[in-house]
Amino acid sequence: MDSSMEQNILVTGGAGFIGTHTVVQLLKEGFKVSIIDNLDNSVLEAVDRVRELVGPNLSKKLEFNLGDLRNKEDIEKLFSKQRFDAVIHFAALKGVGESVGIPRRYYDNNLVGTINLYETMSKYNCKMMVFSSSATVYGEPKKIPCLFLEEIARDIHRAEPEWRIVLLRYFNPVGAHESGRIGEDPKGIPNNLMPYIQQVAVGRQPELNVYGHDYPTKDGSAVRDYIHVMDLADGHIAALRKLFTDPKIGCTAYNLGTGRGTSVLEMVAAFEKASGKKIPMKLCPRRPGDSTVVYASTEKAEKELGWKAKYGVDEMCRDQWNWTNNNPWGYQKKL
Ligand SMILES: NC(=O)c1ccc[n+]([C@@H]2O[C@H](COP(=O)([O-])OP(=O)(O)OC[C@H]3O[C@@H](n4cnc5c(N)ncnc54)[C@H](O)[C@@H]3O)[C@@H](O)[C@H]2O)c1
Ligand SMILES: O=c1ccn([C@@H]2O[C@H](COP(=O)(O)OP(=O)(O)O[C@H]3O[C@H](CO)[C@H](O)[C@H](O)[C@H]3O)[C@@H](O)[C@H]2O)c(=O)[nH]1
Repeated sequence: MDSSMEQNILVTGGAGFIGTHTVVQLLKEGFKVSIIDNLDNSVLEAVDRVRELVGPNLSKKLEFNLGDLRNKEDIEKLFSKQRFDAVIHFAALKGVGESVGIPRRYYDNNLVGTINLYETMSKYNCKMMVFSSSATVYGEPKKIPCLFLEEIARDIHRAEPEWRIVLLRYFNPVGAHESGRIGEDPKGIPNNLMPYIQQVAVGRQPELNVYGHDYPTKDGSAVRDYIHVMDLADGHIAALRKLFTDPKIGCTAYNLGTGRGTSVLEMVAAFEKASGKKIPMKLCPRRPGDSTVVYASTEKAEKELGWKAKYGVDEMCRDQWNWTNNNPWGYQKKL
């Protein structure tokens, strides 16, 4: 397509939910991609489906490496055999609950893994990084770990100003690739709203617990900024292009959201419309630590990355349902 033809991107955590969707878009845009993933929260089948989606030719530009960022040698092995132009770093344990309940495991994985990655990148003079951050940086103090990782990125850039780092603060990623071949497949009982709704829709969970119906919002349920995972994937391409073209980018954060708020009850209604399924609900007390209303200010990403979300809640629910309907058990054949 253009100069991206030559560019080689390392995607950590590329077998995961956001990773697989981003890898599809990267390959379609002409990038070469290497994934490193320890399959802690994903399966190889997801990568096979990425290959199937992009076809045999583009698949030749995709390499999967089983490896763990906690083992520096696993990263070293990759960098010693090829040059990477940039890294997109998704590999992390993402459960907020886990970061509070089992902090040592969470820090070991996310902090040690990230530091190993920076060190190896530095050693091989690859100093461009797109980092997955979260809108939780705007939230509760107990969710601070990802803010900590943002601070590390800033410190690294301060110490070595030649680094170019884009911190992408995701709002609530949902939906799936329009093909219905890849999507979110959490292990165990889902914590997040949409994966939970999808499991209710196919009978894997009996009903949805709606956490909070007395918030000061129009229907009493909490409001979030849901963003289609394909829009999110395209946000990473925009961020990469920014890294490659703007020597003054430094270490900069952008919000990836739509700028629109949707309540839990509105989301359920949109999903019911898209799927034709009734989602039984139970109104429950608020979930500790949840904010009332969270939505993104999107101007900076629009202006500086030239990126704007294309999809609304209807498309998110359509694609979420298409994925679920075709894969009621996710990537598993049966349970
Ligand atoms: N999905 C969300 O709601 C959300 C919101 C904000 C931020 N994020 C961040 O975005 C990133 C990707 O999220 P996701 O939803 O795709 O999660 P995911 O769990 O589906 O993907 C993460 C991938 O990283 C891999 N991984 C974890 N630790 C690893 C390690 N030490 N070495 C190698 N691979 C490892 C997992 O096996 C998995 O495939 C994460 O950093 C997450 O914190 C996600
Ligand atoms: O079974 C459920 C699950 C969720 N909710 C509600 O649905 C809304 C969205 O909840 P999610 O768990 O899907 O998402 P959060 O907004 O809590 O958090 C998510 O988005 C954040 C960014 O805003 C972070 O990225 C975080 O990691 C990610 O889990 C909340 O009001 C929550 O109380 C329910 O009512 N029932």
